[in-house]
Amino acid sequence: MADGVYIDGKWSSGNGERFTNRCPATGEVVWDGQGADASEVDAAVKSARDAFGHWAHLPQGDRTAVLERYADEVGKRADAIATTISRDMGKALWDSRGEAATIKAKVAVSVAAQVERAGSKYQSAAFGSAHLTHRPHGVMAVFGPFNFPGHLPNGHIVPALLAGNTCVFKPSEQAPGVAAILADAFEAAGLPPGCLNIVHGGRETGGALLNAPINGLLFTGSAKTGVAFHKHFAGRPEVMLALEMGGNNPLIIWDPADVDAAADIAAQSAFLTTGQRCSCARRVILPEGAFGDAVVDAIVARAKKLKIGAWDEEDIFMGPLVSEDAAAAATDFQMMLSKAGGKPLRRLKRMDRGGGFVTAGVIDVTDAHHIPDEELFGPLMQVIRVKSFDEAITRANATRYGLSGGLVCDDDARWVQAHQQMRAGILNRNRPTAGASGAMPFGGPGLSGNFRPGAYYAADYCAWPQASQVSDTAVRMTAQGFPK
Ligand SMILES: NC(=O)c1ccc[n+]([C@@H]2O[C@H](COP(=O)([O-])OP(=O)(O)OC[C@H]3O[C@@H](n4cnc5c(N)ncnc54)[C@H](O)[C@@H]3O)[C@@H](O)[C@H]2O)c1
Ligand SMILES: O=CCC[C@H](NC(=O)CCC(=O)O)C(=O)O
Repeated sequence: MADGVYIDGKWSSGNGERFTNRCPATGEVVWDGQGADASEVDAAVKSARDAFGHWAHLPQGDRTAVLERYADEVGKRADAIATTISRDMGKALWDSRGEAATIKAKVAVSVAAQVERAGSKYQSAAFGSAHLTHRPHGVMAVFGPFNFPGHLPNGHIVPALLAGNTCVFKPSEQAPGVAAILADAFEAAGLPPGCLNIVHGGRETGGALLNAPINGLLFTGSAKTGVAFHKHFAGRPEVMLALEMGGNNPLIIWDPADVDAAADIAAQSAFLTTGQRCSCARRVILPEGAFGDAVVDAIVARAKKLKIGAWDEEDIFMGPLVSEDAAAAATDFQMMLSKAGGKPLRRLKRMDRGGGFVTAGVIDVTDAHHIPDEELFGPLMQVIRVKSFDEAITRANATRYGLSGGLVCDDDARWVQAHQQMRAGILNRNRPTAGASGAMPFGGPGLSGNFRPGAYYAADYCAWPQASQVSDTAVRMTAQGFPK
């Protein structure tokens, strides 16, 4: 049985609900334990509160040194991190290795961001000086998604700790394993006990954490959950909410010279990590006519040839979806699109090896009606054919989300137009929609978040600014009409 609760630097079995996680490729039980109940969640928050006073008041250099040692410790554990993530949620080992490398790299990026965006400034003034500094919020609850169960919570935890906050982390119940390795790396780096606490569990544990006395909620997950959390904290502006949510991301392909390059970019955008990246392209928009036909054919050819297998199989591009339920949801979504008038060009199918295995699908929804503006978190690309570039942009923007988007096109003028008019926080040209840089902000308008982008801008939501005018002695004030 795995331990479900990490408080004050000590692991214990929780008293909450028991849950099990199975490898979506093999069905093997990879995590089995009891999560945290409400009283354990409260104890975790209290531990973080007690640790806050000391941690927040350390000199910045001391906190940075701990985080830099953490980067080294994470590097030493990269293989274990990658293997654990792949077994937990199924992605290919090369993909999880990339995630492990990103967890380590997050520290240097966050240190730079902290200095640039949340550092201190001093200016002399006639009365003395003006100072700008930043203060941590306090105890931050961190909720992680299953698709990047290490990298994305780490992308909240590292900048939060750097800024002087302490954290209570609730990992995804669909990929819980990596949390213990991160905790071990933090311990080895010398993070004081209580600065990071972990409460495993599902909805009940998460609900208890929302109801605990926290100062901030740093959430990455679906829009459905994020919106519910936003409502939960309505009327409480004193709680920092950073919500990183999903997308219904468009990719426009407009007459580039290289059809194969366009198809590569589209297939990678839609099928990377089995379509389980928030930045994956869900809708690919192309012109009517022979050029568009050629690109669609080339995309379908790639979808047929993608190598799919278990995370440790040689040379695979994608693993299974995270669960059998996710695979069923993907086929249901495809069926709904077909009923609405979509024409499957290559069906997303459950594979006969069971688990979460599905093939990559492509469906033309140009003539379909009432297609919901929803994110299907899986390898299903919707193709939309249009008459003009203006129509392509209109269709691209026909979503309540705004996370990522792209244009594949050699024409500079079209890029200028798309860059001005497409509403997406991550907007690329001739590059996949997924695979964003941590050295840039990550987030977008609409249902994709609450305008608190993460990655390089995470420093902004981890601290509040304090501006001071300072005069060393009290001097008499003068003003017109003011008594002398
Ligand atoms: N914008 C981003 O940076 C980003 C990055 C990765 C994933 N995502 C999005 O995350 C989603 C996939 O992740 P997921 O399926 O794990 O998301 P999810 O919303 O189902 O779960 C996220 C976390 O919230 C918890 N949770 C969910 N419902 C809850 C409830 N009612 N009460 C308390 N806790 C609850 C889960 O246990 C998990 O820890 C996709 O929509 C994807 O687009 C966004
Ligand atoms: O699934 C969603 C995240 C996908 C990933 N984005 C990032 O890693 C953002 C950068 C960061 O947080 O450091 C991607 O775009 O593939």
